[in-house]
Amino acid sequence: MTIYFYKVWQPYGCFSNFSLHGIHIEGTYWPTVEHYYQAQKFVDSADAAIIPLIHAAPTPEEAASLGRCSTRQLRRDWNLVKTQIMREAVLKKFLTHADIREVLLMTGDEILVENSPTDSFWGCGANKAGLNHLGKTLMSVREEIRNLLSLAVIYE
Ligand SMILES: Nc1nc(O)c(N)c(N[C@@H]2O[C@H](COP(=O)(O)O)[C@@H](O)[C@H]2O)n1
Repeated sequence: MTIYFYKVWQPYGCFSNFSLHGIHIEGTYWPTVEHYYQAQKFVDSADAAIIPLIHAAPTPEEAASLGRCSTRQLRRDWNLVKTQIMREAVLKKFLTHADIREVLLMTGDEILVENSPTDSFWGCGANKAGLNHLGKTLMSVREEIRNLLSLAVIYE
């Protein structure tokens, strides 16, 4: 059975990057994965001054809106690094928060799909045929956490 998720108030909403699960990365606390992800778009770019504003955005929706402003200049390597940046943040989220880690592990080997009608890169898009990179990231993180847990049992 494929598990679809999207908005935080819907089933499996904790898989959304907008869920209120903070992460510490390189000494900085970010209120959501979305805040971190949107800010990373501008690292070392001419518009890096937007980063503290994204960091301080009161909601992930506002962080996304700041990061999606089409007149700002993204870092040059963004398309090359964005999936790795997302994976690092999503892994940190599920290593940090035990309650949602259990939800992720309980999905077993089910396919996870971000059911975004507007995003066919991170989600499946309106026609359900999109790349689903967020779902793939979550499945890869799920596998990594399983491996980490099995190693912990071996070395206990
Ligand atoms: N608009 C919107 N609302 C939500 O609740 C979402 N979960 C998403 N998807 C997330 O948007 C991010 C991609 O943003 P960019 O298009 O690269 O600016 C990514 O975190 C998706 O999972 N969108």
